[in-house]
Amino acid sequence: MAATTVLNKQKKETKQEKEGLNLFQSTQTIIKKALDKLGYSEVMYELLKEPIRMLTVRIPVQMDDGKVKVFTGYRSQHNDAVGPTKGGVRFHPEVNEEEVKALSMWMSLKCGIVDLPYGGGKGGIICDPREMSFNELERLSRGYVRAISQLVGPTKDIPAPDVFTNSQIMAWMMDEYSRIREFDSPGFITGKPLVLGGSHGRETATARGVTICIGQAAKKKGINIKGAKVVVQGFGNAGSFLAKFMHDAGANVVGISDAYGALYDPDGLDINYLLEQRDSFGTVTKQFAETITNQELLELDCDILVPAAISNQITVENAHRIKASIIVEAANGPTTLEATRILTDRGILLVPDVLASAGGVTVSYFEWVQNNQGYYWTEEEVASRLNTVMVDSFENIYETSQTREVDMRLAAYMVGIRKMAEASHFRGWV
Ligand SMILES: NC(=O)C1=CN([C@@H]2O[C@H](COP(=O)(O)OP(=O)(O)OC[C@H]3O[C@@H](n4cnc5c(N)ncnc54)[C@H](O)[C@@H]3O)[C@@H](O)[C@H]2O)C=CC1
Ligand SMILES: O=C(O)CCC(=O)C(=O)O
Repeated sequence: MAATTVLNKQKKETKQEKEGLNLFQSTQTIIKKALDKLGYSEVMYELLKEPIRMLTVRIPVQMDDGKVKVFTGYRSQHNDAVGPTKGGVRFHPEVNEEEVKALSMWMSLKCGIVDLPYGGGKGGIICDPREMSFNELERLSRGYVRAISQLVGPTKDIPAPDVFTNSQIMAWMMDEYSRIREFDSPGFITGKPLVLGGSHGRETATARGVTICIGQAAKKKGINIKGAKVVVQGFGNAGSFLAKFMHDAGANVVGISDAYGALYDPDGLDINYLLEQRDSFGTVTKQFAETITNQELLELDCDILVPAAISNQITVENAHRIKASIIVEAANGPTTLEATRILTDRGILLVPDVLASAGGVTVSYFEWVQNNQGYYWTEEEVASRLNTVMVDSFENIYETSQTREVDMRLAAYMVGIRKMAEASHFRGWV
């Protein structure tokens, strides 16, 4: 490598570290702060700063043209002191080991915040499902399960949907696992179709949880949801249902986006029409001539901003220009640490990802409980239980942030890490 290239790489890394763009390192930084605030020793941090297990797999898949393509996949298990690990599987071209590790650590925090009997796990495959056929996706999904089957299971590690994965992919994965084990195993995975043991309300759960957090945050800020201007980045599972719920609650959804651009109308977008137009990957803007960029979207004039797409979207570059009074993170890791500090100093109420997006895993837990007992709940039962969990979790973290005089993210990490640290201690690990 030429000397200038090395120098440029070093400069880039230094900037990344400074800005906290490296998700894994910035997660470690906050975990350390949270454990220090809670009075835990250095050795507890040594245990919790990395996943306990990280599996990398190579998955050969026969493509439709007859050629074999080999994909790389990961499954990370952060900590299983509380119970089996739990978390989604992401299919995305930018999946990488560090990101999957960070995502599994966030799952631990989410499970701690909403008090589930799980630790955190996460998986991912480097691929672009938008460019693959239905049959290729099925072979890839089944190949991934064969590759990780020794490490996962209903009482070990329970996968679920995440970016660019859905209930059909969960169904293939469940079927493959059941074939390997030679018995029906609905509790192996959540986010399944209803007929295969899925739960009412799982598809909309992440958006419902975010909506509940928006309601609580709006009360704290004295903002009326009716007529409030809302901007949502991402129009997939989390973003599209959220836009719909906000629209139905009387809010004015003025901006939405997908991976290809954003739509803006100061008078409010026709969300029901956009929902009909979006494809299964949450793409809708390609059909419109007049679009703005994702970066412009984030800086629009609004009361409530919801990043619901990918990580590192709000950084030092744009944090000063954000106009919203409330930011609720539906996506995992959309705001860097430095940007969190800027936004908090500016008096913006930021509801962190590990709290705001925990509705998804909460209803996944409900699904797993229903699979284990073989008795299924109504949509109303699921919604009511989710509401109680999310309201209590929000209030707990808000209260912690006020009494301990820390920002909402650090408060959420303190609440989220405590149970895992205690369980690790009682097991005699540290
Ligand atoms: N689905 C779930 O239950 C949960 C999802 N999340 C998080 O919410 C976020 C969105 O996930 P889903 O809605 O499930 O995914 P999805 O795959 O259904 O939708 C993703 C959306 O993000 C957009 N997108 C992709 N790349 C982008 C880019 N570079 N710039 C702007 N937009 C881009 C896509 O076009 C699509 O509209 C992710 O961060 C995910 O980890 C968090 C908790 C649970
Ligand atoms: O539903 C689940 O188990 C996990 C959802 C997930 O991956 C997430 O919250 O990031």
